Amino acid sequence: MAEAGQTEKHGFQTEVKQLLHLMIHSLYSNKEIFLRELVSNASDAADKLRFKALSDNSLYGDDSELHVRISLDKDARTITISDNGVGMTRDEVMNNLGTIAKSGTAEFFGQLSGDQAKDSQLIGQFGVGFYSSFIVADEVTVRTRSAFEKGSIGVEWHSQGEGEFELAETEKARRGTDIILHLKEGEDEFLDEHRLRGIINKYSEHLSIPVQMWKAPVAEQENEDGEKIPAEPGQWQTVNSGQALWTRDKADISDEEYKEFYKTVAHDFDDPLLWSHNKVEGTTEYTSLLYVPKRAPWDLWNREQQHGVKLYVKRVFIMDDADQLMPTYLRFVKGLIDTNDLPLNVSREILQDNKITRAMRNGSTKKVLQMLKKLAKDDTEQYQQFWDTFGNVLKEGPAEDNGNQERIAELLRFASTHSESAAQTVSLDDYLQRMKEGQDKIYYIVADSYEAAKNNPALEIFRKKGVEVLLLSDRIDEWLMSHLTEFKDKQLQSVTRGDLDLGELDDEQDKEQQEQAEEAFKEQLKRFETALGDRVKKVRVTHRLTDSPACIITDENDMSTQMAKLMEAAGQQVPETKYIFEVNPNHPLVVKMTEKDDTAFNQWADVLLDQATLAERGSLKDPASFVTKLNKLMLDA
Ligand SMILES: Nc1ncnc2c1ncn2[C@@H]1O[C@H](COP(=O)(O)OP(=O)(O)OP(=O)(O)O)[C@@H](O)[C@H]1O
Repeated sequence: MAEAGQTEKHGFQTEVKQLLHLMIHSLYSNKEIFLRELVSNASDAADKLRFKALSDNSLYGDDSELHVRISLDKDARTITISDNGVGMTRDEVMNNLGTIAKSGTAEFFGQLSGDQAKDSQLIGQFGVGFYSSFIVADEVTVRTRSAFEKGSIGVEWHSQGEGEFELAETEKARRGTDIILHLKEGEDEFLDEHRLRGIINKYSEHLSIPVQMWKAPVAEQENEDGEKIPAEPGQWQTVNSGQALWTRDKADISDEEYKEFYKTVAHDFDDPLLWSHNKVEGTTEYTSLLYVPKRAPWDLWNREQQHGVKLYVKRVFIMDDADQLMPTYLRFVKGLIDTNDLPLNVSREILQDNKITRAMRNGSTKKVLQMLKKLAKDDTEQYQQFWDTFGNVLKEGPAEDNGNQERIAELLRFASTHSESAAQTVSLDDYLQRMKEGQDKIYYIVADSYEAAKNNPALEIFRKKGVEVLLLSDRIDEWLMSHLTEFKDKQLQSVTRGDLDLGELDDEQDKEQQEQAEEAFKEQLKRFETALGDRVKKVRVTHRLTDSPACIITDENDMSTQMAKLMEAAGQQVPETKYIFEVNPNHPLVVKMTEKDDTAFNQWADVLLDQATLAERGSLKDPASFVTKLNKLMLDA
């Protein structure tokens, strides 16, 4: 522990060094954002204090007017951003300003390519926060004093952004934080009061806290006519209106204002893709301002990732990351919900299982789904961009949110045999519109890859009859389809599962032919049963194959291949599934093998089963034996 006056040196965590280096180089063209980051940190600190003071008013001391103040010293070339918010203890300074505590940081740095344009995008998604000071400053001093630590006098943190920082105890008269930036050579534009005011106004207009700039005193002057203009004392002038954006009337807010506000709440560099601002009246009254970002945050796949919706009660910030307010499958949504109906001292525990929270969550979820539906209708291209970015998260929806299943399903996009492209552009409504006469099911296949799905032999009959099949190959798809069993009264049916019942797609003649084929092949089926024994659940004549000799199918109630693979990958014990083996009696290979003696027939049957397994599962338990058997057959041929 440092004693007063004593300075300790500490090294930055490696990731901080990397971040600093990258940021300074790749964010330079966007350098004024450091002001947005620091002002929004200061405003957050004030919000946190206001919240804590709800239960302990003494925290304000004699200083209850919360504010952010910015001042300039042209001679010293410094900008100071001060707040009288929560401040930080020594440990908090060590953690917050010396390390990056976000989980998955190492993975994030692993993604960086060294290409500045790409990396600056990624860094934007990561969030640079306080460290962005070093884009314009060659020296940063932070003086802070915690509102909560009795008897503390304050901590001073100082760094030149080059690998280490210094820490010392310091006498700071009041709680809160001062950030003093010493500007680099060439950054004089920020010393221009007028310019600085313009930027700060832009970033703070919609914050509910007053943001003030110091106006230097003006001495008494004389004008040209010899009249005296009285001296003006130095004073703090409020730069923003201090009215929270979301409390204003929708009609009076410009798109620009919505976009700027988004950047501050979401800490994003980019404009949002779309937003929805609603004042809800009725049993539960609240205002929501919800945004869908353009780009995915770097940790989108982490389901524990912080949610982006903040909770306010009576315009007082209560908490970030209020995960009760938005379902997990909409975790990419940013913004806030403000209500008068919850008590100011609401805790996470109270939020859980609370009628008001539930009403706000349901309402906001519907709003988000509605705005996405509208986008899909109005702007296919932008919707596609949304889908390509967040589609896989939305696919978690049908499992998580049964009540909105149909609304979510309308938003899903798939690859399909109709487009013959891996791009996921086909909606279930598109599919319904193209259904053949007599078709009463939506057919799909789930496989490891788009190619494996597209080339699976089980699609042959569908191709022949011109029936569209959705081609699914994302990891989440099996999970999705196990929960999404119906859409607008049409059942969703996997083409590699259960009995193939094409309903009225098969005409009388088809059915008759099938029955005849089955009857004629009865004896041969028995030979297959003997040859394959308990390696298969059942052997039967196929209706789905036209060009392949055989395939394997999962029985209706067994676990599908993809689900079994997912569970295996997650380290779970999966019971071994036996497949139904389907043979195509018309295929030349099958015709030929029926003429063989039992020994040869058995060998052929073995190889056919392995082949079919390979086409469905993508791998074999014992590939070496398969190769041996195949080589033997080739030699015999
Ligand atoms: N003015 C301040 N007063 C009190 N604490 C602060 C202040 N500025 C920063 N902090 C603390 O330091 C932490 C790190 O700040 P930083 O700006 O680097 O990241 P962040 O704001 O948490 O996230 P983001 O990357 O989204 O900006 C904050 O979470 C906060 O706890």
